[in-house]
Amino acid sequence: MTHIGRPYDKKSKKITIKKDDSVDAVVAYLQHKLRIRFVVPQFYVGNDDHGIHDIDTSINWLIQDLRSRKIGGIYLPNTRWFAGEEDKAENLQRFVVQLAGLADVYVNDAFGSWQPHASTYHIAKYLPSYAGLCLQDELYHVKSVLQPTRPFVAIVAGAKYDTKIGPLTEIYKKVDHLILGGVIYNTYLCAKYGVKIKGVQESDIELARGLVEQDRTERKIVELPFLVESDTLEEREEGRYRTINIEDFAAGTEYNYVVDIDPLSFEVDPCKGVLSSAKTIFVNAVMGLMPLFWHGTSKMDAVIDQNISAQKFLGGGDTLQEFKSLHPKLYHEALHSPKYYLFTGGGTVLKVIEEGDPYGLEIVKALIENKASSQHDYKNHHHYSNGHAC
Ligand SMILES: Nc1ncnc2c1ncn2[C@@H]1O[C@H](COP(=O)(O)OP(=O)(O)O)[C@@H](O)[C@H]1O
Ligand SMILES: O=C(OP(=O)(O)O)[C@H](O)COP(=O)(O)O
Repeated sequence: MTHIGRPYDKKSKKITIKKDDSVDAVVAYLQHKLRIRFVVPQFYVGNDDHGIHDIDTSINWLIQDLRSRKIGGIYLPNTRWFAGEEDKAENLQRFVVQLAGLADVYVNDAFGSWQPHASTYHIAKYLPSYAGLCLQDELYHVKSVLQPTRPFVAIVAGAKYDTKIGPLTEIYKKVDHLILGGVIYNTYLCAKYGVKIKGVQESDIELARGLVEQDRTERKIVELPFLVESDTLEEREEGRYRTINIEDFAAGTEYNYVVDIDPLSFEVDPCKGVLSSAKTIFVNAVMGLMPLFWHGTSKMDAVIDQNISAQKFLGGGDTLQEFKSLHPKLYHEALHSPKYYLFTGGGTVLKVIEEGDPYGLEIVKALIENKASSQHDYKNHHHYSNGHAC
């Protein structure tokens, strides 16, 4: 099982089920790699915007097929399509007990999924629980980000503003320089310069004000001066996008969508100097709206790579995906280079830097705590189990 995207809207509390967020691509990849057949069960979806309410007993037929080796595995639909995944009350308990009933053992190998939800956290109370090999490796390497050789530069960009802005105030204290991009930078610029950028919400700007205040004296935020403004998010059409300079910002000025950092920003000081003299660089950053506005991200990756002495840590689902697409050769070199480490989760690394301890992540604490009592729990909960292994 896994989650894909963010189909649950925290503000409206609605779940949107769409094909783009299905596990189909993951299942196709696993089938290809493992040469076994997975089946994704179909469950009833109510028309109340609360997604799938229950794992119903139809799954027992599939479990029979698994036991008799007719199929190689069962892959659940996107866990965020279930009403209980991000619930806090009854739906959560219901879903966790149903999940626990499917397996004998729980292995969490999703470093990127740091938020404590039913399938990442609560499940560990019901089954003997373990950290997977990938999770163990990432927890080991994240310690290096906590003890960086200085100067230490963090670059944070992308779209998951709500979960990344919080950790930034703590991260700010730990880095020598912070570079922002994407939606986070747009929001920061609105808060600092009083400009209006299309798509940036007033409530989000409020959250960024703390960071602006924090930076007034220490000046650790390295501002990227040249941005790409576009009239539309739908296409990259000549004449409908342009470069703007933050030096021209005046309070009250309204801009269209800011969709990328102009690559020139990485070729001039202060950014160029900061990146070339850094000894540790952490990157959770897609600088522009993909797939149209990739130029800023591509330039950033290239400039970082030129610093051959720095220890480079890249993390994030989209950050790695774009790194691989934009620089396939470099990506494969980085996988084996002692100068690079690639984390599957970027928000998780930010959370660890904020907490100061990889074992302080709730999903990890759940594994550690429940491992101690797992034998006991296992016996107590074995009657739920009608399945095989996870
Ligand atoms: N200025 C921008 N406006 C809108 N979306 C952006 C902007 N910059 C980056 N993005 C989007 O951010 C997404 C990546 O953000 P996020 O999921 O937070 O990164 P990661 O998965 O690497 O942690 C990309 O899909 C990209 O299209
Ligand atoms: O892609 C992910 O994290 P990332 O954006 O930090 O890389 C994970 O799916 C975590 O996403 P979540 O914060 O919606 O749980």
